[in-house]
Amino acid sequence: MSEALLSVELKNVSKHFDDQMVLKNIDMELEQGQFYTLLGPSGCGKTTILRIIAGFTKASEGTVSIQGKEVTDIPANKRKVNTVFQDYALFPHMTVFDNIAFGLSVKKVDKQTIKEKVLAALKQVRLEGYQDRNINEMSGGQKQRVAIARALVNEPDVLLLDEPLSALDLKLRTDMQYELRELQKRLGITFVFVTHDQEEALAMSDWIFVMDKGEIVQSGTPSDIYDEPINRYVADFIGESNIIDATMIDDYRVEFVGHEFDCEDAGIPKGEAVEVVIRPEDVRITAPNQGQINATVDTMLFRGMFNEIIAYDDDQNEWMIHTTEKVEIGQKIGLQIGPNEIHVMRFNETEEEFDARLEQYEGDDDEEE
Ligand SMILES: Nc1ncnc2c1ncn2[C@@H]1O[C@H](COP(=O)(O)OP(=O)(O)OP(=O)(O)O)[C@@H](O)[C@H]1O
Repeated sequence: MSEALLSVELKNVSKHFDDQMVLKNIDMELEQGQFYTLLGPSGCGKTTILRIIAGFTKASEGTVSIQGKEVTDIPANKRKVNTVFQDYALFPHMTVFDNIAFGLSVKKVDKQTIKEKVLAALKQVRLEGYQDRNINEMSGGQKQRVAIARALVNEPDVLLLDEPLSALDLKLRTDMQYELRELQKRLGITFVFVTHDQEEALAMSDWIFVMDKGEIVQSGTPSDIYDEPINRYVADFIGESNIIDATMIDDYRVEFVGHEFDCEDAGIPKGEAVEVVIRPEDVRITAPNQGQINATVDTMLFRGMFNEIIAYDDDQNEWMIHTTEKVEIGQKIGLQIGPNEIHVMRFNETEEEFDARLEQYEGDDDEEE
């Protein structure tokens, strides 16, 4: 594999505002042309990372490099990075053309070049012919695309997007998710996208950084993070899950709710208290006594694609199950969980320790670097 230049690299970046530490030792290596997402709850530091990459905020410690060149002390307007903001920050009294042309006009680019670049940017976001419209005449989704065109017209190496879909209604938001993903692949620009919506992150990203209180807790492909969350925080944040106290019996053997189960986790000391995460769609319903656990159906909600069932086992542990099967309230059922549906999480395992253990015991089935 060739050693490609990193698009963005943050080394040991920390940030404090007065005595409040908002980012702690952030290391990120972003490859060219990938779709990256910073995911985490409000206030965890996502926007601050974007602002540090863009050059609007200076890191208290650490370095930032873009396309292999350190830019820690280079001002924002000298970086080949553009940002699409949550509220788009468009000028409402100006036309679409003037909005997109604004940055180039300030840089005193000649009129003909501006025209060519603006029309090309409009084409990239599929808004050909809209240049003379007033911004006020554009729909939410169209404004969104104008904001993206305004960023693209500068031909950035990296596009930063700070919750760009949050102002849109659900249907439009889903459409724009497809559109943004397709645009990113077509242009081959590195995207760094910020959201607190885990479904959006899973659907759009090549790689996700899950953040909590100014730190990266876990990073990986959407399926890595969904299937193998490092801890309860990530498991809970990324989708619905059953999280249960358990004890490691041996390699590939774990005990919970009074039963022993085969699992795919190893390298954890025998007898260690752990937690297991089991996704609701991974619990199979059987006839009573045909599964590993017996339970009674408490509630059932129709969710369109599946039914969401809450059942209680004989020890009153709660189970969430997503299934296409229909059951009755009060019905006795069995629950069957396969070894590869059980994911063991240790308390206080660092991401390095976690990755090393997965590699050693489960084989690394990720794509080669
Ligand atoms: N200029 C500033 N001065 C002081 N504190 C700040 C400043 N900017 C951000 N913070 C604080 O830094 C922390 C991280 O903020 P940041 O905006 O990066 O979080 P976020 O994850 O993007 O949140 P949200 O999703 O709500 O935008 C917050 O506690 C915030 O109050």
